[in-house]
Formats: sequence, structure tokens, C-alpha cells
Amino acid sequence: MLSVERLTYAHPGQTGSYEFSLTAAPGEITAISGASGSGKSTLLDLIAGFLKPVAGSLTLDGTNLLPLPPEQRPVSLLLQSESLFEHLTATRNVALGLPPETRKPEVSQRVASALAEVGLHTVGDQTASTLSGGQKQRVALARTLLRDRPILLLDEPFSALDDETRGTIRELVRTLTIQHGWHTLLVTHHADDVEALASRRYRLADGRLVEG
Ligand SMILES: Nc1ncnc2c1ncn2[C@@H]1O[C@H](COP(=O)(O)OP(=O)(O)OP(=O)(O)O)[C@@H](O)[C@H]1O
Repeated sequence: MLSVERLTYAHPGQTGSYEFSLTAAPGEITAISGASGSGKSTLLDLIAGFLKPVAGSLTLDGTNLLPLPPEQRPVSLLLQSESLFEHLTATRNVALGLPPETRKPEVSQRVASALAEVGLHTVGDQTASTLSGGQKQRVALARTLLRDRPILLLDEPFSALDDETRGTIRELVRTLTIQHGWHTLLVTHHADDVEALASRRYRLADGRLVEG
């Protein structure tokens, strides 16, 4: 279980402060909605370790995550604009999810299997710049698979996609979350994303999360 308890933060120069509390279960998608500027990205940044809270706790199955720097947190992040290197092939982009010391045969085998799992076994040699928006999100998900971190943070990951692609990528996120037992937090403005995916819902307003 991912547990955020009274995690408190104030941006420098801002008057109000945030106090976040939520729980997220493995194999489930927890949706977080709220008006623009309500603090959704701030919450994800605290969980990912990019911001330091002044009080509160953040634990995964009882382990305190707060002392860990971002690169050691059990967290993957997927954003709206896919964070791919456009000039590299899909295969190379996915391989970046593996530690640099991984041996070559293992890299090839694991990347091929991750690309197959997201339904992209045919585009491994194409550069990212030649892929569609949906294919790029699949490549980013394949990289996430290789990292296989138990917390997946999604910040408006479907926004740039057309309706049909959106549906298939949504399904893929749901399937991967269940299969890998990820604690997936989905930040979205779209009620239909929440409806389609969320097991648990929170709304962020006035610096607090309210369930339901
Ligand atoms: N580094 C910063 N320094 C000062 N204020 C910041 C900083 N980052 C964000 N803020 C402010 O904190 C508030 C919350 O920002 P945040 O990006 O978390 O909101 P959001 O809900 O993710 O918004 P959106 O839906 O538009 O992405 C905003 O008023 C923003 O201007």
C-alpha cells in the first residue's frame, strides 16, 4: 500500500500550503483531479522526490520513502508529452530504462520483450521522430516496464492522443497496472479517464485531497 499522510509543502513565495493525504493500493489506479493550479503536479513532485516536504510521511508497504533521492525512489513517471529522445530508435529509447551495466544480450532480450508487451514489436528500429503519439506513449510505457518500479505516476498521459488511441493506451495502462501490481496515480482533467480507470478517486481543492 502507498500511503501519503499529511505531507505538507508550501511553494516559496506562496501564502497557502498543501497538506496531502491519500492511500493507493497495488494493482489499482487512483485518480487525482482538480482545477488547474490546484497542486496536482506538486503532489507528484513530492512523491517523486523532486520537492522536499516540511512535514508528514510517505511510505510504501511501511518503508519510509522520504530519505531517498529521486533516482532511488520506487517510482516511474509518465507525462503528457512523451519524454523520448526523438533521434534515437524505439529500441534505444526503451533500453534507457535499464541500468548502464546491463549486458548487451540481456538488453536486447528485455527490450524486445517490453516492446512486445506494449504491442510494438514491429517498430523497434524506427526513430522516435517517426512514431505516432500513441506509439510514443507505448514506447514510454515499455521503458517504464523495464524499470518495473511499484509506483507509477501519470500526469495527463492521454491528453495529446486522439479518442481511439486514447482508449487503447488507457486499456494498456490498466492491464499493466493489474499485471505488475503497480500503485498507479493518475492526474487528469478528464472525467471519462476517471470513469474508465479509477478504483479510487480524490479531488484536490484548497490544498487538500478529498476522497470520492
Ligand atoms: N516552483 C514553484 N514556485 C512557486 N510556485 C509554484 C512552483 N511550482 C508551482 N507553483 C504554483 O503552485 C500552484 C500549484 O501548481 P501545480 O503545478 O502543482 O498545479 P496543477 O494542479 O498541477 O496545475 P495544472 O493542472 O495547470 O498542471 C500554482 O499556483 C503554481 O503557480
